[in-house]
Amino acid sequence: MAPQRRGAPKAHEGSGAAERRRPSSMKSVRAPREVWRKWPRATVLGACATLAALLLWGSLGGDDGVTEVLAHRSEVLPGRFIEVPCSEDYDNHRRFEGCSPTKCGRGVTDAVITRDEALRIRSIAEKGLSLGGSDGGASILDLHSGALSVGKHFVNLYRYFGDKIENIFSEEDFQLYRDVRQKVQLAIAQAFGISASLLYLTKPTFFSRINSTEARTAHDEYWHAHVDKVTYGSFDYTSLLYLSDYLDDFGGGRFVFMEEGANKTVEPRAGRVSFFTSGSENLHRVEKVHWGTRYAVTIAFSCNPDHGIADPAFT
Ligand SMILES: O=C(O)CCC(=O)C(=O)O
Ligand SMILES: [Fe+2]
Repeated sequence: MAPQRRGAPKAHEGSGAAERRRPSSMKSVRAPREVWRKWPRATVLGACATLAALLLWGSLGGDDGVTEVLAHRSEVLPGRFIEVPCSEDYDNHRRFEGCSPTKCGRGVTDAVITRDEALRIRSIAEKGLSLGGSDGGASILDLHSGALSVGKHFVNLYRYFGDKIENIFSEEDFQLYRDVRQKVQLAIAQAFGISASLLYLTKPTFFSRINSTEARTAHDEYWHAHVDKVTYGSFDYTSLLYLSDYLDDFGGGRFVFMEEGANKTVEPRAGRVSFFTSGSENLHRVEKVHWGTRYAVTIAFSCNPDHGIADPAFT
């Protein structure tokens, strides 16, 4: 299901992280009727009905009709991969032999990045984001371009701090970031049967910090369904490294692959890597965060070397 787009938020300087576009008609996904039939009529009355509604609300996340969990927060997944037919999105772009998706799908693994690495990466995000932050619920930090949410806008950290940036981030921070990127790249290449050397890190690759503060600008509206290849153009393979734990650190905020009949959710946990081909076979959204703070990194890869970006480094 391809999203229809309208009123794209303006991209912020130096990064397309806020280039998500809003679908004009998002199909509302409801709980299957069978769920309702299971409840005897009597329970629809009085206190039992209230309890049933609360239970249903809780099990569905209270947001939409999610029906299946692809990766539960409490399981430690060595790796789970689901193949799905590729959409035609890739046909509208130049193809790169041995890299452009011919096998499409989505995978989740808790075995590529350790919890400790995730928490150390998160402290880099916390450090950077503490220098700014959106007035609304969604802030980004892009260590490649330097883009950082501040108020209703973005600043370029590197321009703003100049050489003093070395007092904020260390060489170890950047080294860890590079190592993590490399491991994720290898995991993607392996899952899709391609050579990691044909994958190029692309923009926007960025940290996100989401809380329940009301959105102030379109940049804060992270919850709309979208297709990364449509939204970001250069993406062929998207990955997300989660840096905090669903239901321990925040509520809501699950990742949802949107499908006819049965959406599939990924419940974030620190160190969990979710990756997928970026075309409309993987239409997705993030549920609104209801409480707490959710940290993640979106790490994107392109098959087109012209769209490649360098790792962050002190110049
Ligand atoms: O943070 C997430 O789980 C998903 C973010 C996303 O969809 C994106 O950056 O395009
Ligand atoms: Fe996305």
